[in-house]
Amino acid sequence: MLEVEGLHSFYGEAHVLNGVTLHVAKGEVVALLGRNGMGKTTLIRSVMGLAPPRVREGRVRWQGEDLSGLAAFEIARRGLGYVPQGRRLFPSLTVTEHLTVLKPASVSTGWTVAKAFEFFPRLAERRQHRGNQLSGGERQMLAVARALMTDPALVLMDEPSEGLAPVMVQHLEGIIAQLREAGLGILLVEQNLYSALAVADRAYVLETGRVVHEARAADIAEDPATLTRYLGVH
Ligand SMILES: Nc1ncnc2c1ncn2[C@@H]1O[C@H](COP(=O)(O)OP(=O)(O)OP(=O)(O)O)[C@@H](O)[C@H]1O
Repeated sequence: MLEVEGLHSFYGEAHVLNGVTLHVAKGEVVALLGRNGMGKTTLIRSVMGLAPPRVREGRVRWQGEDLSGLAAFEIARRGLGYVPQGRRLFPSLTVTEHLTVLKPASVSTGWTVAKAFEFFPRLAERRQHRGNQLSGGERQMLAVARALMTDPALVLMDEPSEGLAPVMVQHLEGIIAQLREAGLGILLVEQNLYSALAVADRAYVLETGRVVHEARAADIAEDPATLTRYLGVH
């Protein structure tokens, strides 16, 4: 469904992605692992058509179509959702407003506000609260709910568990599992290795802008040598 082929991305002259090739199949949860600064966020932004960085070589194909040169909103319209690192919510908008900005309440197909509230009951309780009145976990749920409002077939999530209490991380894992059951594909960037491996089908390890390892998530979890070598986990 998503195919990234030999992608090279730059910030100015800094060559950050060095020919990344990976794919995500329909309905698959794929984790993108790697230490700080290895290029995970850069890859997600490159796929979503967000600048910076600048893609100078390689291709992103989505459902057979080459996305090169498309603006971010055109890419989003084709069914790619994005949960940015740090949530990026509007402090003064309410929960409901965050959702209706992307899809008017009158639309009754796909992910509606009502369906989002059914899926995230906590957000329903907080519907009139503003972005700056929500807890970290509620903010993350809202960032995920907002990404769903465009009815994506694949959601790219950049470190969704960052800054969350362990109980919220578990809750998030449950949400990802439910989305997968609903048929959504997910490309998940995670610092929280064990959380990523708990929900992913497959994982790639990125090191200095290159994929250096690919495996089924279950195999990586039982492969301490790889964890130590690439991820600095003991
Ligand atoms: N806007 C930018 N301008 C210049 N260099 C950048 C910019 N954003 C990231 N970089 C550099 O690109 C490299 C890859 O960063 P990136 O954020 O993609 O890594 P990451 O694997 O997502 O790490 P992290 O977990 O810290 O976000 C790093 O060396 C970083 O300093």
